[in-house]
Amino acid sequence: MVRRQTSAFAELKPSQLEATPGSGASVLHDPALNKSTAFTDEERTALGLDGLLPVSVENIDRQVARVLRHLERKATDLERYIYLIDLNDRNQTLFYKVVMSDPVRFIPILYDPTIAEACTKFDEIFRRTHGMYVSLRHKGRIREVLRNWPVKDVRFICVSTGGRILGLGDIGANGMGIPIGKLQLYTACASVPPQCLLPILIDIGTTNSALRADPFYLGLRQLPPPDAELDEFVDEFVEAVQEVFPDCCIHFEDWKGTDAIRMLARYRDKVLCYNDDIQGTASVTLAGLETALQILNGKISDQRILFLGAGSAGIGIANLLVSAMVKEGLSIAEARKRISLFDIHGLLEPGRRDLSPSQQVYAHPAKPSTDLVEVIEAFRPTALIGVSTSGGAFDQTVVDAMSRLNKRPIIFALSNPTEKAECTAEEAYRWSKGRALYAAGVQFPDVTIDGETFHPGQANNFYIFPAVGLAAYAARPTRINDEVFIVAARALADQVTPAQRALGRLYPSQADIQSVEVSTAVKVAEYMFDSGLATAPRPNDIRSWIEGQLYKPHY
Ligand SMILES: NC(=O)C1=CN([C@@H]2O[C@H](COP(=O)(O)OP(=O)(O)OC[C@H]3O[C@@H](n4cnc5c(N)ncnc54)[C@H](O)[C@@H]3O)[C@@H](O)[C@H]2O)C=CC1
Ligand SMILES: CC(=O)C(=O)O
Ligand SMILES: [Mg+2]
Repeated sequence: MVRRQTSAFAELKPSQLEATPGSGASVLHDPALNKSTAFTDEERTALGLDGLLPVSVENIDRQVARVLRHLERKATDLERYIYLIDLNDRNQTLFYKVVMSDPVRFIPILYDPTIAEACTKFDEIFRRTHGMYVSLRHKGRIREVLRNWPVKDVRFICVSTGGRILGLGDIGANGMGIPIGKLQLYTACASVPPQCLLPILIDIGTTNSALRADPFYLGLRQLPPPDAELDEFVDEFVEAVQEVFPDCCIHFEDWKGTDAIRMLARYRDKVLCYNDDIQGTASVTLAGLETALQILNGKISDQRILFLGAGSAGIGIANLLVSAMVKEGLSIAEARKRISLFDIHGLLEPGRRDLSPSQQVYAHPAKPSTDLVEVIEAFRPTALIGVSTSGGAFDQTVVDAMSRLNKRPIIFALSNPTEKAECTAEEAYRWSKGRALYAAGVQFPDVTIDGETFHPGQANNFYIFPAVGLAAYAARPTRINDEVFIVAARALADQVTPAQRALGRLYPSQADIQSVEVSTAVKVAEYMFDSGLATAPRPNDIRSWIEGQLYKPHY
């Protein structure tokens, strides 16, 4: 075996290893160490690799070119996804070099929307295990289980139960694709070092009876436990994380909506954690609204905002918008009156008996209605935000109603993946006669109508969570509060240039995603220092200090 000179194996470079006879193959099979054909002649001799590789010594650019050629020959994005995950298992540096070389091309393959198909077929395309599965069977010994992870300095865990994956509903253990993909974006978009990232699927069973009956399904074949039992289990998980990985931030992702809201309320003041669907989504939505309002010369506190969907994303966005309006001088009560929500059972109003406390505060006196157009006409929203999982719910009557009421209606169709979007970019622009300021959870292509081209935005939390992750990686805050997400939203909106706004673009270019996320992280880290959340010593120059900590995909 190749001798490890330190316990932090994942952080080693090949030059720090000592070879013993016959040991080179283990380096080639370790994705964190493998350089494959890029091992130099000296390294090959030193590591016992002579004869194990073809004679050519290649640089990483030649390796990237070969990967791109392989990818071109794949017929579908799912095949490209499988290939890239496999590449990550062989050579992590090359994987990140490829995906970071062209984020516009690779984000939709590693993440939304391809990841939706990858999750749906997770059990079928399963090859090699990634991250950890903490199941109900581990109750009472979660600490011991977490200690099986080979890296000790874990800084971020992205954890899901699979209870609400994108707009796909409960897909149980198949949801593991999401923690894996989200953490890959920490690195691909914000250069957070990959070795400190740990995806976890908490396997509590699934309500999805088709999956429970599927012979390939890999998770527990049982119904999830009652809330009290789940909470006890998650308490044990969170305590175990504090003990085994004391510097770790827990990123909650894609839990069933009610679980998501309950868990965030339970842990936000006790441990370093955040919920991306609640807080990250709210931040990217606020950023898009702020850009739209710069285009319209408006203020957030003057808007009336209607949501289709009142789950974890809807309530999370509503709450952050209230905070933003309060900053502009409204009282909390005044701000809440500017927001209304409509869910699967219709308008949220005081007569509803099924509302949670977090929904009740938005149940304003109004005529009960299950007709979205009727509610639009009564509430007269300036912005309509879809977080309903209901593809096509913004039909022409809805967009017409918004367009009758507003010179430039703001329409965000945030549900994922593509087929769950409440309306497509093409529909929004065509039905509004090119007047809509539109964004969606996925990136729709530009739309040309009568010779005029429109540029839809992608209001997806990946503009936010990698930046918050990078700021937390560097500044080591004790907590992540809502203000972090307001600061991140403002930093993101500020990076949309006047020229981009003139074209109706609501977000910065994804081609620049790495520098955009670093700039957002700088602002967030500054806030963490200013507010006393940070525990790292404050550097003189926060930007160059953060830039010095970025992961770089080279050998
Ligand atoms: N673009 C982005 O960055 C993000 C998008 N999302 C998307 O938002 C959607 C919702 O996510 P969560 O709020 O976490 O889910 P959730 O399950 O907590 O809430 C869904 C809400 O939609 C409502 N709903 C369902 N069907 C409806 C219908 N036909 N008409 C009206 N309302 C309906 C439900 O009553 C519930 O209030 C998902 O599709 C998810 O992909 C979520 C987070 C981030
Ligand atoms: C983007 C995301 O987090 C979601 O759709 O759940
Ligand atoms: Mg999510």
